[in-house]
Amino acid sequence: MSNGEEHRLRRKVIMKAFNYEALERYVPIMQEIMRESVQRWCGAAQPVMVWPMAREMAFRVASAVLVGFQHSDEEIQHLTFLFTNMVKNLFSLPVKLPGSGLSNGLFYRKAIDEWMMNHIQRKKEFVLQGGDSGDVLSHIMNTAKDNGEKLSDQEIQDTVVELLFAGHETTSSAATSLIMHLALQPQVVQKVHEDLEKHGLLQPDQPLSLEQVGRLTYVGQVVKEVLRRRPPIGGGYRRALKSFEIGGFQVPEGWAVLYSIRDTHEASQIFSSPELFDPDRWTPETSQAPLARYDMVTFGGGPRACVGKEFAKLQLKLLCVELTRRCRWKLAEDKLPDMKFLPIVYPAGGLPVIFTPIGRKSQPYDRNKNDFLHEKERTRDKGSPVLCSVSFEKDINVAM
Ligand code: HEM
Repeated sequence: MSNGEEHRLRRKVIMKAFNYEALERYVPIMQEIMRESVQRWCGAAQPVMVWPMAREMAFRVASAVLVGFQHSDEEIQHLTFLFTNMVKNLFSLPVKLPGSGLSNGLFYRKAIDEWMMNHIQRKKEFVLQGGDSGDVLSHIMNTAKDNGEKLSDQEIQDTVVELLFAGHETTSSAATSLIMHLALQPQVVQKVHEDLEKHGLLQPDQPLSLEQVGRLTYVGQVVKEVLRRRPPIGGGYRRALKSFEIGGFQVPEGWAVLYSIRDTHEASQIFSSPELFDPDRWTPETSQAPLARYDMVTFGGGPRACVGKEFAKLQLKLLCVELTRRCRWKLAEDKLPDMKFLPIVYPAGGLPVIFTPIGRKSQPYDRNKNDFLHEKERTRDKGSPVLCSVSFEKDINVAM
């Protein structure tokens, strides 16, 4: 992780790659990937395991927009697999023994690095010849070139892996939560439908622009509520630069402090009945007291706040539109999913969901068959270590 001036400069370059004009360019790429995914889910004869499928979709979006990858299904699945296993081993005891969580995590990180270095070399040649493929990586390389900066291959690689990592797991967690909450509340889907109808955007293959997406007020409220109710990341660390008092407790200078995003939202006086999923709490008319700077901290805050938040919100809005105008969906199981919270929020059972294209009747489904459409693990390397990470996860059943 970079610090000080280096961090500030790197952040400035990355943020430019997510400004309005850049996002506008990314919309058709994102829309196309989502359209393909949603069509696949709708066409499936069996329930779809949403969590792994959303992860694969978010990885496709992230890799296309961030690094300009256009790869085969197999390659994307393989990379998703490497990232998933690196993340799985993130919270491991610091014991570097064969088969330990740390060793597994490092194994997958090394595989990602090797793969990425290869891609960066090819991209570098392209950029040196004046090429610009419009993705975030070529933006970073071109900015460095124009400013006469020498970003080492290692720095570029670290930035790209950080973006891919920070960008796709978080967004797929929120995408899964969006699908889950909307499955549980068809009246919300109905209102999304009305929002699309009002703006003439109900046709499934109609291309969208950033401006049109921005006008979808209710869709915006739904996404905001998903991010409030199910913040993908639980919290973050800070170091106290000087002593301070909070809630009657003294925190001495130099202490590491963990701020909790979920608790901030749940304990906030601002949100009435915070446990309820209610997009109407965000209408301009009914909005509760205006938010203070740190009432909603899904994307953190301060100089290390998320740089990809507009990109993430745009993805979630596009997904909400693509889903609503193509299909209806319901949970395949009767019970509410158990949620896990580490290293990120996700449904323990993967969230099997039955998708049905609009206009077609939902197929009967045998719950005992256990036959789901999900990300195949067939790309796993023969040489991969056995997974036996230590995890601090706890099954918690939550109120929807
Ligand atoms: C729903 C999706 C997302 C959520 C909930 C989320 C949340 C967060 C949070 C909580 C932080 C830490 C902020 C802090 O320490 O105060 C963060 C940092 C970061 N996020 Fe995101 N993020 C999301 C999507 C993305 C995307 C799509 C990208 C990039 C493509 C991204 C890139 C980053 C980076 C690079 C940082 C580190 C920023 C820094 O240290 O300056 N995130 N994010």
